[in-house]
Amino acid sequence: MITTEPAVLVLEDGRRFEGRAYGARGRTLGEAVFATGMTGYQETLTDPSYAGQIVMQTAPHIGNTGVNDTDKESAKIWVAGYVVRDPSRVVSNFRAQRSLDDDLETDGVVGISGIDTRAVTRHIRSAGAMRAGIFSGAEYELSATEQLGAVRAGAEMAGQKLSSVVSTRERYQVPAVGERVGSVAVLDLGVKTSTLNYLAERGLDVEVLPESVTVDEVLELAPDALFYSNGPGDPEASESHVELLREVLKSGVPYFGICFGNQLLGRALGFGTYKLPFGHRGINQPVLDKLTGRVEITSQNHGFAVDAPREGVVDSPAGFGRVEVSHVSLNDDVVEGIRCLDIDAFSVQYHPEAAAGPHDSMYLFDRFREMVLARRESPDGQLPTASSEGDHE
Ligand SMILES: NC(=O)CC[C@H](N)C(=O)O
Repeated sequence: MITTEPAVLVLEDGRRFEGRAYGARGRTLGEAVFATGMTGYQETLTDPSYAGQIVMQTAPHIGNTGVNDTDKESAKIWVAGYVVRDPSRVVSNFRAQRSLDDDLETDGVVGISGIDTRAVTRHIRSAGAMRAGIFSGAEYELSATEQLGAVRAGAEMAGQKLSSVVSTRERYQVPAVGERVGSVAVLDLGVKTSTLNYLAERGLDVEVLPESVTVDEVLELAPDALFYSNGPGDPEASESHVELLREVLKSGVPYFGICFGNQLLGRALGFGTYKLPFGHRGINQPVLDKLTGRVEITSQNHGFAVDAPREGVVDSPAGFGRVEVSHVSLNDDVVEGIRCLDIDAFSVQYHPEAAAGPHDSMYLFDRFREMVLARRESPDGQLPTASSEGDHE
C-alpha cells in the first residue's frame, strides 16, 4: 500500500533524502548503488548478486506491471533495500499476481519512495557507491546522528564474502532439454533461474552445487564442464572459489563464467580485481566483442572488475597459458570478458542470460555448448573452432 508515512535515506557522507515508507518498515543498511534499467525491476530485485546493496532505480515509475511468480530469478527479493521515485498506485498487467509493494513487504525488504533519484544518482556518480541506510517506522524517529552512526558502522562492500548467504544449501539438478550434449557443474554463487534454463536448453544436464563444495566433490562428479555464476560480494574475498577453479582448470574441464565467475577466472589466471567507482548496473551497457568486432547491448550488474591488459595476448601470471581480454566496455574500457587460448576457458563480466535485458549475448551459451562438444569429441584438448566463435544469433 502506498502511504504517506515518512522514511529517510541516509548516505555515509551525511547526506539525507526524505521520502515515504515503501515495502517493509524498519532499518536496512547496505551499499547504495543505482540501476538504469527502465524495465525488469522484478528480475533486478530477485538477482542474488544484489545481496547487501540498496538498489536505486533511475527509472522514475516503478511497479506499474506488478509482480508474478514466473519472472522471479530466484526464490526471493535479495536487495538490502530499494529506492524509487514514484511507485505505481495501480498495478496493470494481465500477468500481475501481486503488487511490488506486497512482495517487498513479504520478503521483509525496507524501501523508500518519493526520492529524487536523479539527484542521488548524480551524487553517487561523482562521489562513488557508498554505504547507506533506509529508516522508516520507529527507526525514522531516531536522531540524524544515530542514523548516520548506524550507517557508518555498517560493512563496506569491499572485502565482503556473501556467496554463502545466497548459495543453495543442497545440490539439485536441471535436466538437459532436447539432444544431450553433456553435463555441467554449476557453482551457485548467486545463480539466476534463466541461466540454468539456458544451459539446460543447450543440451546440458545441469548439476547445481553449493558454494562450499570441495574440489574432490566436483571431480568425483566428472562433469563435462564447469560454470561459475554471477553473485554478490568482493571477488578478492572468494579465495576458496579461486582455488577450486584453478584445480578444476588443471584437470582440463572446460569452463564458462559470468560476472562474478569472470572476476574469479581473472583471479585464478593470476590477475587482480578492483572496485569500480560506481559500477555498471542496467540493461543497455554497450560491449565490444573484440573477436568479431560486434557490439552487444548487455545486461550488467557489477561493482568490481578484472585488472588485465586490454590489448594483445598475454601470459597468464598463474601459468595457465595465453590469455586475452575478449570484450571491453565501450563506456569506460573496463574488461568485460576474458578468453584463454591454451585451455578451454572463457568468461564475461555481464549477464548473457539477459534477465532483464536484450538477448544480444545469447551466443555465449552456444559457444559454451560448442566448447563442451569439441572437448568430448577430442578429449586431448581441442579448442573451440573458429566457426563456433562467430556464431551470433
Ligand atoms: N553480478 C555479479 O556477479 C556481481 C559480481 C560482483 N559482486 C560485483 O559487484 O562486481
